[in-house]
Amino acid sequence: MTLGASLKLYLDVDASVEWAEALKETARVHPLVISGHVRLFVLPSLPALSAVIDVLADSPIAVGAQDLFWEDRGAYTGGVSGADLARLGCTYVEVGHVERRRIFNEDDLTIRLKFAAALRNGLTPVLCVGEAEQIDAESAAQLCIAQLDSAMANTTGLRDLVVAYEPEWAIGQAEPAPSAHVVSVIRKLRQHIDEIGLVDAAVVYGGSAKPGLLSALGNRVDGLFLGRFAHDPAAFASIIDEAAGLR
Ligand SMILES: O=C(CO)COP(=O)(O)O
Repeated sequence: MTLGASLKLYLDVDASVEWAEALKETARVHPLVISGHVRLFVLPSLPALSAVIDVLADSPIAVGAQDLFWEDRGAYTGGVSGADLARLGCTYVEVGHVERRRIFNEDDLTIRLKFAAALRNGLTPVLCVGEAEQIDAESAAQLCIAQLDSAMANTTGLRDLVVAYEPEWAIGQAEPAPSAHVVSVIRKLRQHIDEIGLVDAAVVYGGSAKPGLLSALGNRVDGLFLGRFAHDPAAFASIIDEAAGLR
């Protein structure tokens, strides 16, 4: 099982550190985290990265960034180099979140270039895909597959990948997307991912994911990508317990 959380821009640096310390304690005493059966990664905001990496240095919780630039060096004011993220100790990087698409005007080409930059720097991409409007699962899956294929066009050297199915209409809501819809889209995504030979990729669900969801989805997903409902470390801990219960 893979459980990840992005703090987006919700927590400031001090709150991110405090949160990471609480998570570290949860992980320290959880046998399935220690044994590697539940893999955990967290994506703090950029200014909090170094401090969170320090906190989690001797824990099994991996750290990543929420974004990177597609070039590693040069005249790119404000850009964030994947090489520097790796050097800091990041092992994951998120690519293609719908908030990046909508608010920061990222398009399919941007996402493809960033995906390649992640791989070039040995970072595991957390590739977000998902439909904008609530539509049937078959159509949603086709859109997700097209986004995935576009991001991965001409990709070489892929070692590890997390695909986060995040329907836009379910992000920032009180409840996640209906489980039947999630299971159905993820089944089709999984089938495609297997067909293109990425059998080791984890396909997780994100979008108002919270305690109780993983138990409802069962082993039909490879995990969750959490947002707001991970801010409470106790909620995160209870989701780890759910992952353990599914084994
Ligand atoms: O976008 C998400 C994770 O990347 C989900 O965020 P929420 O769980 O806060 O809706």
